Amino acid sequence: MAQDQYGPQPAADRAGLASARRIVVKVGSSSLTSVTGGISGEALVGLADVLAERRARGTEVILVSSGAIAAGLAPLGLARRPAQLSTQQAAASVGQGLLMARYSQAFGTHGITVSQILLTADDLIRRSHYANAHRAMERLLNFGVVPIVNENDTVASHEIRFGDNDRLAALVAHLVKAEALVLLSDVDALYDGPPSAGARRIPLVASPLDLEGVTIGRTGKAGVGTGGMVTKVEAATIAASSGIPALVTSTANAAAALRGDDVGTWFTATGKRQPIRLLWLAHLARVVGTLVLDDGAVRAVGERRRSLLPAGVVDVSGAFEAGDPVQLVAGDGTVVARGLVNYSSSELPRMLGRSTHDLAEELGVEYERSVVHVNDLVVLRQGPAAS
Ligand SMILES: Nc1ncnc2c1ncn2[C@@H]1O[C@H](COP(=O)(O)OP(=O)(O)O)[C@@H](O)[C@H]1O
Ligand SMILES: N[C@@H](CCC(=O)OP(=O)(O)O)C(=O)O
Repeated sequence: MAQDQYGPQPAADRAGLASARRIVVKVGSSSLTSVTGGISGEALVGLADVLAERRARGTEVILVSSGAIAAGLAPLGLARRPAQLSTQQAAASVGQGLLMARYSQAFGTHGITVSQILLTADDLIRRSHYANAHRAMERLLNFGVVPIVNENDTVASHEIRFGDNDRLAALVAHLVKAEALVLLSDVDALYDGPPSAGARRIPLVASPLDLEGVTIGRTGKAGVGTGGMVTKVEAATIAASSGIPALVTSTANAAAALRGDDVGTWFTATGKRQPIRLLWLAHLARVVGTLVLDDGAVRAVGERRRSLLPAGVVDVSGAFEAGDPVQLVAGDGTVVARGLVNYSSSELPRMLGRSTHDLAEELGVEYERSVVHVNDLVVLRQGPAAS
């Protein structure tokens, strides 16, 4: 269904999920697979039935599905999820095909065609790749197809890997301007501590303050999941901070969730849409260097939202190239911002404390640019610097 002239509106609350016209649904390995049994046909068909029914009623559905690595273990004679990247890649390469075959069949019984989209972080962060992925996705949705997305595990190296599909799903929701993101797992909601007797469901997260005092753990069952609740909360927060509300619940609750019932944990949209590059920089990028700022530069960057100039930098550490993500810290070590740096770590030291005018005269006009341009900066809530 085409978006109307006003574009998609984020769902205001859970009930809005019932009428949302474009949603991204992410399902985790723990719901679909087990280490020993591979793909659970029952769980996969159950989910496909719910999503196909919704698609048939006109909602555009994009499914982000994990499970490739887990599905590939048994065929390769592996008894557990391997730690080695190349073995994970091999398992994903085998398992992804098996997973897609099952989805094709399950959606096919409802007359719905599915497609496979394998993405790396680069495909969503680089402008030209992003536009390309966006075009392909829109075309598929026009055709009434349910695109099924996974990380391209077979080619993703440690450096460019998301490693969890929760955060990938948040960026996909941004890519397609979804009205909501639904994260399905083996646990029915976020609890105020690792789920056990006595832990209480958190029905609503309206701001990051609602997460204070909540113990959020890694994966519960030894086995197939990767990020646990940590990456789900991160993903929901990334989506919400960019204007897309998110619901965290179990795969068993998928039908109830899409009806708008009071299940799971709802993350209210807290911010406005922003460039995906800045979302990545704020939440996902691994910083490879640190620039220490003097007090004037801290105020200019943190409060007055200016570009960072060489005159305000007092120290540099780390090894980086121009274009890499770095953190900007105050003299006391608190992180002020993250940004994409315009110079390499070999160029910067001789520029510190100098005016751009002097640098241009001495070294040439290419040295007149800022160290980090304001458009490549995200100011953060202050916290301790990453080591
Ligand atoms: N505060 C919490 N609330 C809910 N679940 C939690 C919490 N802390 C840790 N978990 C664990 O996170 C697990 C879900 O993560 P994971 O296994 O990675 O799922 P998936 O494979 O579906 O992505 C749950 O099984 C649960 O035990
Ligand atoms: N891309 C990997 C899944 C990684 C992942 O995020 O797993 P999960 O925590 O189960 O959602 C795979 O298909 O096996």
